[in-house]
Amino acid sequence: MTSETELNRLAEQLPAWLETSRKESRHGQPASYIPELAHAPGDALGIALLDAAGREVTAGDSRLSFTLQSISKVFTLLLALMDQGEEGVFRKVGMEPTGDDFNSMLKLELVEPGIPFNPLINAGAIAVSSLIRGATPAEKTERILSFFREVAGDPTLTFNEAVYRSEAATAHRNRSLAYFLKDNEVLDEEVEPVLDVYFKHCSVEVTCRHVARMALVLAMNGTDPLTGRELVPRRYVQIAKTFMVSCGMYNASGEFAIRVGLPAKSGVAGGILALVPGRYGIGVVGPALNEKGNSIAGVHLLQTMSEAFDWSMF
Ligand SMILES: NC(=O)CC[C@H](N)C(=O)O
Repeated sequence: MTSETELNRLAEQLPAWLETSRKESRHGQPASYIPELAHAPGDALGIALLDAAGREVTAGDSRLSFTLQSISKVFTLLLALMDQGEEGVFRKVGMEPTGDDFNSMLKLELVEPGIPFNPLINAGAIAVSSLIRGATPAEKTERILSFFREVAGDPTLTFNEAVYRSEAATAHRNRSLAYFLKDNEVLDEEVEPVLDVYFKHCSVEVTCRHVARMALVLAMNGTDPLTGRELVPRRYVQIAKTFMVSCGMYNASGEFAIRVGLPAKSGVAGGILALVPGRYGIGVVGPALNEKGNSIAGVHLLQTMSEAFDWSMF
């Protein structure tokens, strides 16, 4: 099936599929450990899908704003790889899934050396934030923002001040993780400035149309097909996509690989970035989360689409 035929079918079916998936929202709820996230509409569900020719299909609450949260970790990883190379990054974070919650500190003490298992759990992403080049935290944040803007194709992208403040004021667990990392000599810099960079990139505000564009760049191995510019070397995108398959949906990544079979990354604001390699970038938002911290309706919708069009990579 050509992309055009597939997209036409998708545009026809998506509204009905989305309404069926939306019903799943009642079995979950928005995250509340970052107080500002609890205000999100629990029954919202939106999706945008973009192909390499710039054709877009959207449905549901595709204009709802939300913060990237953990989705941002994929892009800070890419920037850190571009800044430090593979060796520089993998001195500070590992390559393996944990099987624990995304904010767990269990393995940091249990396993030697005490580096985070991978860059997509909180401890790993905090370590990655410290690897971004920049003389000051403000400079690091500015470089991250300009990279995100480039990949999302929107020079106005910025962070949501209220969500940033809310997380910064309540991030006791992330603070403990970061101090642990400092003690393990994973962080060379002071803890609070590194955390500030981390909270800010988690708070970047988007819609699922931005996320679809960011995903499309990954689907096309680092080149933005809409501008023809190579934004990230192919090798680094390969690394990021591999982490998305093994760790992108936290400790539900195995189940997601079986049920959906696409590289994806979720965030606690209810976003999911997913991609069909070589073909589509997809952004989904559904703030009600399941017990693993993934959008409950968003996962349901991606599964419906992947089954209908046989998208699984495996
Ligand atoms: N899973 C997530 O999206 C976590 C990101 C969030 N900013 C946190 O550190 O808790």
